[in-house]
Amino acid sequence: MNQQNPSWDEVRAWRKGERERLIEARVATVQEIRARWTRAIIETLEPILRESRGPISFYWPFRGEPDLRPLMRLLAGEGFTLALPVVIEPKTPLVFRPWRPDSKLELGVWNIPVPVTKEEVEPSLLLAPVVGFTPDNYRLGYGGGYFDRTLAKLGAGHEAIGVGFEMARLASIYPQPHDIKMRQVVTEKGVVGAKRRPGLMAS
Ligand SMILES: Nc1nc2c(c(=O)[nH]1)N(C=O)[C@@H](CNc1ccc(C(=O)N[C@@H](CCC(=O)O)C(=O)O)cc1)CN2
Ligand SMILES: Nc1ncnc2c1ncn2[C@@H]1O[C@H](COP(=O)(O)OP(=O)(O)OP(=O)(O)O)[C@@H](O)[C@H]1O
Repeated sequence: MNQQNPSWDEVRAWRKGERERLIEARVATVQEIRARWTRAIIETLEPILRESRGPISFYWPFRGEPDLRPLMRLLAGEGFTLALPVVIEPKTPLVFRPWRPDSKLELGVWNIPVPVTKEEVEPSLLLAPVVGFTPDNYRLGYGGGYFDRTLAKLGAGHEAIGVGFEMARLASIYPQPHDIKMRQVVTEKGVVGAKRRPGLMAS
C-alpha cells in the first residue's frame, strides 16, 4: 500500500489483515499471562474510574479481551452506575443498558451477553476494548464502526478510554475522517499514549 497517501480501499484491506493478526495473537496468549496483564490494567483503571461522576460503560469480554468483570462488580457494589453496550442494528450507534451484578443477560450479536432490560443509560465515560491502538490514541476495533458512530453521536463531554494489551500496539491505523481519538489508552504498562486533559479542547 502507498504509505504516504493510502486510499480507503487500501486502508480497509490493511486493517482487516491487522485485525486478524492481532486477534489471533491475543487469543494465542496463555490465559495466565493475560490474567496477570489484566490485573495491572485494573490497578491503573480503578483510580481513573473512581473520578468519574457519570455512568461508565464497560464491556463483556470475548476473544481474549481483558476481563474487567471483577472491577465491574467492585464499582457496582459501591454504587457506581455501570452499563454495557448493545448492538441494536448494524451501522447504527451502540445503545447502553444499565448493568448490575444481578442483571439478567441474554446473547446479543456475536453471542456477546447483553442486559435483557430495555432501559437505557447514557455513559459519560466509555471503556473501549481495542483490537489495536496507536500512541496518539486511535483505536482499531472489530470493523463495525460502532464506537466511532457512538462517539460521534454522543459528542463533546463523552470520552473513551481504550483498554488492551501492549501487544495490540500499532504505529498508525492510517486515520480516516470518521476515526475518533480516545482520551487515553490503558495497558498492562499503565496509561500509555498522550493523555489529553478532560474538559480542554484538543488543540
Ligand atoms: N466485548 C465487546 N463487546 C462489544 C464490542 C467489543 O468490541 N467488545 N463492541 C465494539 O464495537 C460492540 C460489538 N461490536 C461488533 C463489531 C462488529 C461486528 C460485526 O458484525 N462485524 C462483521 C464484520 C464487519 C466488517 O468487517 O465490515 C462480521 O464479523 O461479520 C459485530 C459486533 C459492542 N459490544
Ligand atoms: N460516524 C460514522 N458515520 C458513518 N459511518 C461510520 C462512522 N464511523 C465509522 N463509520 C464506518 O464504519 C466502518 C468501520 O470503520 P473502522 O474500520 O474504523 O472500524 P472499527 O473502528 O475497527 O470498528 P468498531 O468501532 O466497531 O470496533 C467504516 O466503513 C466507516 O466508514
